[in-house]
Amino acid sequence: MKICIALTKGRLEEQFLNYFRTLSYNIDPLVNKGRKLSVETENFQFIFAKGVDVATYVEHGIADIGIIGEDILLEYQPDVYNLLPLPFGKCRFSLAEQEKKGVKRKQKRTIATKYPNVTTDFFRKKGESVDIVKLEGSVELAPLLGLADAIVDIVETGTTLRENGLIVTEDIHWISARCIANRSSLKIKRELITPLIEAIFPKEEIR
Ligand SMILES: Nc1ncnc2c1ncn2[C@@H]1O[C@H](COP(=O)(O)OP(=O)(O)OP(=O)(O)O)[C@@H](O)[C@H]1O
Ligand SMILES: O=P(O)(O)OC[C@H]1O[C@H](OP(=O)(O)OP(=O)(O)O)[C@H](O)[C@@H]1O
Repeated sequence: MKICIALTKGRLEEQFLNYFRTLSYNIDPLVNKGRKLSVETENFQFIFAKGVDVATYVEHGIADIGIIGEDILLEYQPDVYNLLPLPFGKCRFSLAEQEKKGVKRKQKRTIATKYPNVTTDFFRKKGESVDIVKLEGSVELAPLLGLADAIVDIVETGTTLRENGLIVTEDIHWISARCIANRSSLKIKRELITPLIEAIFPKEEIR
């Protein structure tokens, strides 16, 4: 029996594999995997999917473990066991807009975002009523082209905001990559999963 680990394709996959390699796991079969979406190593089966689908595979028990951005957990709230934060994928959810000094704010603003649930929750807590426009990417374009008054998006270095004339007006939530686990796998495959989790998270950090 192997543990199935679902990795978020792209940034997090690369960062996780670099981290995993430092834990002395052999990941050679993954190095030249080409377009394969499922690859087996000596101890694990790795599958590669988009973040929200990683959550779905773990929730349904197809994958035992998932590596996913906390942004996806906050937005979709999947029914999974949320383990500790990982030391990569660090960024934040921020509210950003064009710097317009002296311009009176509209009574009801339109906010563009990939994360409508996080955005709704944020503005509800602030007591501000807004309209939300859902986009799938390049969210920073929306204020420039007049689709929205502001955006809620991920900010890491701030380069994308800066190069598109936007500034952060409020930070909403700090984010890092997270390791998630299927609730039943943690019980059924405990003997296999425990050493993996102990390797990923230094012992003193396990709660
Ligand atoms: N600029 C960033 N810096 C650090 N982490 C980021 C950044 N953008 C996204 N992330 C984190 O990495 C995860 C994966 O992001 P990535 O852009 O690789 O995939 P995605 O958001 O699904 O985009 P795409 O639709 O292009 O595949 C996100 O869920 C988030 O946690
Ligand atoms: O602060 P920075 O370091 O510039 O990073 C932030 C950017 O990175 C992410 O976009 P991504 O590259 O995933 O592209 P996307 O807009 O298509 O989601 C995010 O949505 C921001 O646009």
